[in-house]
Amino acid sequence: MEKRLVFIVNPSAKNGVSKKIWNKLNYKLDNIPYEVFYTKHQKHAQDLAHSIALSISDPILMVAVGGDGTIHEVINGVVSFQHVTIAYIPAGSGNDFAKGYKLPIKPDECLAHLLQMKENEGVFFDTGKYTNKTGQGHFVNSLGAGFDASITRRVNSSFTKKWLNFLGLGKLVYALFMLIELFRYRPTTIYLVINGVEYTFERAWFVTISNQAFYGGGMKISPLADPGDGELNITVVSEISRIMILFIFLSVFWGGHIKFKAVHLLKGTDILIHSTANIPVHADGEFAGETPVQIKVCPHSWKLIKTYENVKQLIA
Ligand SMILES: Nc1ncnc2c1ncn2[C@@H]1O[C@H](COP(=O)(O)OP(=O)(O)OP(=O)(O)O)[C@@H](O)[C@H]1O
Repeated sequence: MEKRLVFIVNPSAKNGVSKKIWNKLNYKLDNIPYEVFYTKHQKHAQDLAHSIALSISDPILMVAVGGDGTIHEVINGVVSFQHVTIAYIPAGSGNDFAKGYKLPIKPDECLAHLLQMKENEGVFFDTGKYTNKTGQGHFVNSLGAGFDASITRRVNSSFTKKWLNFLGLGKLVYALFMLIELFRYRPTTIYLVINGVEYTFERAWFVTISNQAFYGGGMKISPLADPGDGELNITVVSEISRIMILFIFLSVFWGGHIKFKAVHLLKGTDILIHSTANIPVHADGEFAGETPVQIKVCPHSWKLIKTYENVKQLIA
């Protein structure tokens, strides 16, 4: 049976650029049957995705159009629905999901790719499931606690992101807020319990739990993370001066930070993060409350459209 083609469009992503991208693309769907839903507020993409998955029992290709927040919400809505395959048209300021899952970035190429691969069987990937006082949810890119979540909280609640997006400089927003937070943030002791073993990190800046390599608009925080390996990759940065944090963040763009002594790399499937003072948490760049937070991997819990890379691997 042919898959139903459903688009979930966040018209507000990247200050409305997403809507413009969608308006250009839908002309190219002239003779192709599809349905489209527009998000109206936060978490709407998740509710829409969930109710579509419940109401349509035929196989669905569900395409998120927006930024990392939009794809995060859509996947949260359909985790464990075996008849839904996800595709994505990146139209946000960061687009870490597209990079991490090796999807095309340009809207025209994305559309051509998803139409070409529509009827192929998708590929299963993991999520990380987090639970804290605020609630629970899944992340597909990464979850962070501490300095990076503090940056995320400021970025998402500020008008600067809107202005920089307006000027076409949206990618700079994290760098700018990182500089501001660098002088404000106070490192804490972070405790991690990974698969039952406790680790203590004094004067820790942040811990990131990665499902795939990229975060924060193209930073390769966890170069070895593989979203289909059934494990989560952990990066902790501790006992380092404010100036050295800057060098670490510069080197994150090519993954060079892993050579620093202050950067600790671990792996696990079941992780508890707690700290002396409660610190902010983000999930895929969306604010997600504070520590303590429990994280468990959900292996192969959602399906992504086959990429050209998968096809190359099959041929090789
Ligand atoms: N109609 C809407 N109006 C305002 N906000 C919305 C609307 N629909 C969805 N949202 C919210 O917009 C937020 C930002 O979306 P998204 O992350 O996709 O775009 P972005 O911030 O431009 O991109 P990126 O995360 O890649 O930087 C999400 O938290 C989402 O819940």
